[in-house]
Amino acid sequence: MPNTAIIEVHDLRKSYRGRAVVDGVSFTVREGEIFGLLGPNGAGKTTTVECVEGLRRPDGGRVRVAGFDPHTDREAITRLLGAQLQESELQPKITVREALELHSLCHRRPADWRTLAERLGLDGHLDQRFAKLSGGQKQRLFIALALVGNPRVVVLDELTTGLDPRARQDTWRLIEDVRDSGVTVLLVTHLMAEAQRLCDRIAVLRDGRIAALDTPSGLVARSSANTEISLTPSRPLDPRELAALPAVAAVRQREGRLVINGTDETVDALVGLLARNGVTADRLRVTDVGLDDAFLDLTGDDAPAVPDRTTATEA
Ligand SMILES: Nc1ncnc2c1ncn2[C@@H]1O[C@H](COP(=O)(O)OP(=O)(O)OP(=O)(O)O)[C@@H](O)[C@H]1O
Repeated sequence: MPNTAIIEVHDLRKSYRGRAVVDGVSFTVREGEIFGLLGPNGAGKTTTVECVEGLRRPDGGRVRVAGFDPHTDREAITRLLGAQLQESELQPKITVREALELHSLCHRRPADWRTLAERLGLDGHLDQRFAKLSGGQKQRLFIALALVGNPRVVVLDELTTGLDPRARQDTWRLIEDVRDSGVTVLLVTHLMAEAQRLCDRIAVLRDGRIAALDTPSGLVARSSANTEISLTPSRPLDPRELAALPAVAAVRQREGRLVINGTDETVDALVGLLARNGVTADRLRVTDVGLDDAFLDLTGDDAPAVPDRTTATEA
């Protein structure tokens, strides 16, 4: 993957009625990657991408897309950047063909919309009206419309919300194809599985700030409890001794089953504790937690703000 920055966001700030909803956000998206913005409702994800798209004027900070200011260099941004907006709608009676034709007329060097329709599996639906399309077909159309201007960057906001698992999987494959064709993807998502599957790197937003920026596996690894140990001990263990294990984050006991969240260090110490007490462990399982747990850990009330570990150039 080339290491060239295509989107640069530095100290971005935006307030609504005196309330800071984006509060000093900085990140860089490299050309050719899928970069995710992940965060709870109201964290400032959409506001951030709208500033990148030039749809909102930042109160402070600097945003550049391939060196252009999205707010002032409108012509360049229209050429460079395609966007699928959250909760997009089209005229109910417009057909797929009409929508693609119309949007391609808005661009100076459009992609061949017929090829695009074929690539996105819409060629069998060209005469279908927008209102009659399924959720998955609508999303494919929005992706096609975002790509019809031959952009170098595409912004996808809550792309698969409301889709069934099958349509979601299909859409994910499409996004990977888009990335493989050389287009950089900035993806806003709530879905951990989506972020984990698609994103090369993820910025976790919380209260308008970046709580963490890393690869999906890096986020999981930096979570304070990235390992879950579950077992049925041959006899109960002292809860105080369990709570005192190194790097332990949580201990739960239910119906004789013990579940401990911690790290590899916790596993080693637990093995020692069992041996010292002459306790055997039935059905012992040690599993890596996923991004879900890491996300909760990073966006929870006690979560510290952590700088980006994937590049030394970002603030
Ligand atoms: N035009 C606006 N006027 C006033 N407040 C706004 C406006 N747009 C967004 N907000 C507020 O700014 C905050 C951040 O909103 P934003 O849509 O950026 O968050 P988000 O992370 O994308 O949330 P969601 O996941 O729910 O879409 C929210 O509290 C929202 O209510």
